[in-house]
Formats: sequence, structure tokens, C-alpha cells
Amino acid sequence: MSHDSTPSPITAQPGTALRGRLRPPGDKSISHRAIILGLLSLGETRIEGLLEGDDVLRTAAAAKALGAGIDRDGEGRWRVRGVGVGGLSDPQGVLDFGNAGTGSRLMMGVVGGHPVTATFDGDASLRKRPMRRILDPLVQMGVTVVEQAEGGRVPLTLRGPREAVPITYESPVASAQVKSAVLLAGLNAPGVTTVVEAAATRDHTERMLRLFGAQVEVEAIGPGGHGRRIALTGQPTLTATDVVVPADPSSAAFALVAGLVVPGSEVVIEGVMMNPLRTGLLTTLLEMGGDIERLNEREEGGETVADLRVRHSRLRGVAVPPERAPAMIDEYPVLAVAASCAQGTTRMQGLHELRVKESDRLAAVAAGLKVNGVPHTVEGDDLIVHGDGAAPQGGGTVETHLDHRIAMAFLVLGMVARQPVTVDDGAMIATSYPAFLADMQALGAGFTA
Ligand SMILES: O=C(O)C1=C[C@@H](OP(=O)(O)O)[C@@H](O)[C@H](O)C1
Ligand SMILES: C=C(OP(=O)(O)O)C(=O)O
Repeated sequence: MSHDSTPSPITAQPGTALRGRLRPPGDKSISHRAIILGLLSLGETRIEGLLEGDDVLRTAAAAKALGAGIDRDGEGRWRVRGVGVGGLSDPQGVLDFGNAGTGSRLMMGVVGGHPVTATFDGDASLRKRPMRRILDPLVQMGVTVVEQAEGGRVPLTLRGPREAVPITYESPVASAQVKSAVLLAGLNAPGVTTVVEAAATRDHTERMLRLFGAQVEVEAIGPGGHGRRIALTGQPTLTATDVVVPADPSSAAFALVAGLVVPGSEVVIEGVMMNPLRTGLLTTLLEMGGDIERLNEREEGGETVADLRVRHSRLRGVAVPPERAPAMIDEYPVLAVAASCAQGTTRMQGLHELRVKESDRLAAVAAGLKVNGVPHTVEGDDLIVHGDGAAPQGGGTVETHLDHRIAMAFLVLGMVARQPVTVDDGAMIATSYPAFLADMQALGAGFTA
């Protein structure tokens, strides 16, 4: 996953129906947080179903560098021996987060709450991503930014204060990473650290903090109760806990859309996390007329999970409102693929945050649609895709810009298009879904690498 590895192009061949069952990998957001809270608690945290993607492995390596004891017992089974809140030590060497925005930003919060100094770096994609959104609140909490690349980017070095200052932070962006960084820094601050968000973002940090014994109060605020005020009481003793990681809805999204758009398909996707702050894509696909059944709903690891039975469907275009974006922020590339197969126009609104992901996803999706003959326009931060209900043309080679979701989304397009679709580099798929190709092949998809 280094930025100088040779690109590995992959081509998806259209034509075969997808059939069978699949269990997507563990949720990436929860996997990062399980390692991090394992580091910050006392005792041994046992994790089952950890996503062993490169992003999470980087977080595990960083946790180790900051003092945790980490062992892998078998596939997805990990143990973390923590140092407790306040117990971090200075890491030797640079914390290299590779491609991972979540890992790097959450760990900046952890470091920022402790009197330690650490340097953060990553690959060519991470080096382009904005970190000021994290540095701004951390500086208010007493953190010194010793060094930073132009515009507040990695590589950067942070020195945490002797004692972090608890703050109330009104996040200017709808970002669970920003919220989480502030709360994690607040863990080692005396008093209450509060984050106010105008729109609720994924709440895995809050839920897991409680699971490990922290006091977290959450209040719905603002018009329609869509915002949140989250108050964390600092300096708790966190106690190691067992964590079962449910299947990642953002990884399930690819088989979900593929099952809907490839004629003759019927797929069951097992154990998918149904946290309502993550189900925006499901809501949208149902509105588009997707035949998706939620089966066998149950609790797993503190979250509701369900098996999703999906059948090939005639989709229709819909308007996706901007307020839904936080609940499906990583799913727009693959939604654009569903939209290219739908009858009519799909308008995806308010996508500005897509411009600061692993790539500028708005631009990357538009370019990928263009080389594959899918009519679309970008108006400001909206993406409008025009489908006629027939299979898209395909035949293009898509530039992925070190972005796993662009690679996987356009391989799904290749499963349904009239001509094969090539992505210029599939290497980054391993950051979030190492078994993606094997899982899709087991359902019947054909790839050539
Ligand atoms: O907190 C998290 O685990 C994540 C939050 C989102 O990022 P933002 O907080 O930047 O929206 C999402 O895109 C990312 O894949 C995972
Ligand atoms: C945006 C993503 O991840 P991160 O921000 O952690 O790099 C993603 O997985 O789509």
C-alpha cells in the first residue's frame, strides 16, 4: 500500500448473474475504534471480526508504537493490552497511516490529549487531505503543531499539552472523524468536553466509549432534532472490553448494488450493520425500487445487524437530499453506478465532503462515468446521473487516484456494462476490503488482472 508500488489494473467482465451468500468484512470505523479504545483502556480487549485491511493494520501499528501490546490470534481475532487514559508513551519513529484518514485523524486526537510528541504521515493520497479540521480544535485544547506540510497536511508533528483543556466545539463540518478526534483528546482532559454537530454523523465513538466505561451524554438538537450535542466527562478509567465487529455496510454496498443491477442476480449479504447513521444507501436504493429484504434482524456487538436479500431490480432515478449525506458519505461512488443503470435522473445533492476523501470523489466519479459513456453533469456540489434503464456502455479505463471506493464502484459498473470496464489500479482495495475480488468471484463475477 505504499505510494510507490506499481499499479495493478483490473478489468471486470460483464455478463454473469451474481448468486449466493456473502459475509462482508468487519466494519472499518468500528475496527479502528476498537484498537484505539483498547489502547486507552486498562486490561486486555479481545476483538472478533476485526477488519484486517491496510488502514486498520496501520492503526494497530500506531497503537503499538504508543505503548499497546497487540497480538493476532487468528483471522479477525486480536487482543489489545492497553495503557489506560493518560498512559501513552512517545512513539519511536513516524506513525505512517498509509491511506487512512480515519486512523490518522482519530490518533491525532489521542496524541493531542497526552503529553507526548508524534509525527504523522501517509501516502500520496493522505498527504493531500485537509488536517486543519482536526488541528484547529486540538490547538484550542492546548496542542502544539510543531511542524506541518503546507495547508495543514501530513507529514505533521503534534505535541500534546501537559494537561489538555476541555472545550465545547461546534464542528464546522459534518465529520465523525473531527467529532471523534475531539472526544478522544477530551478523554484525558479534566472536566467535560462537548462537541456540537449540526447534522448527526456516525456515532461509533460515542457508543464504544460508553462500552468501555466512559460517561457520554448525547442530546438531539436543532431543527428536526437532526443535530447532536455530545458531552464526555474526562479522565475516566476505561476498562478493557470484548468487541464483536459487525459487517461493514460500506463494503456490503458493492454486492448490494451489483445484486440489484446485474440481470438474473440474487444475493444474500450476511450480518450487515444497520446503524441508522450508516443506512442512507439502503434507504436510497429502496426508494429507487430496489428489491431488498431485511432478514433475521438481531443484535451483534451492540449494533443491530441484518441479512440483506437482494434481487435484480428495475431501478428508477430519485433525488437524494443533502441531509442524507452523512449516513451514506462513502457510498456515493457506488450509488452513481446504480444510478447509471436506473430509468431516469438521479440527483445526488450536497456532496462537497466527497472532494476531500482519498481522492476528489466527485471529480473521480464524473470522470469514470464519462469514459464509460454514462450521461451525467456536475452542478456545484451535486452529481446528476441520467439513466435510460439499459446497461451502461462501459469500455473505459477509470483513473482511481489511490481511492479504493472508486476502484470497487467501477468494477461493479463493469459487471453490468455492455463492454468490460478497467480500473487503472486495484491495489488500494486492500485498505478496506482485501477479499473484494474473491468475494465477488465467488458470487460469479469475472475479473482479469
Ligand atoms: O469516522 C469514521 O470512521 C469515518 C467517517 C467518515 O469521514 P468524515 O468524518 O471525514 O466524514 C467516512 O468517510 C470515513 O470512511 C470513516
Ligand atoms: C473516506 C474513507 O476513509 P478514510 O477517511 O478513513 O480514509 C473511506 O473509506 O471511504
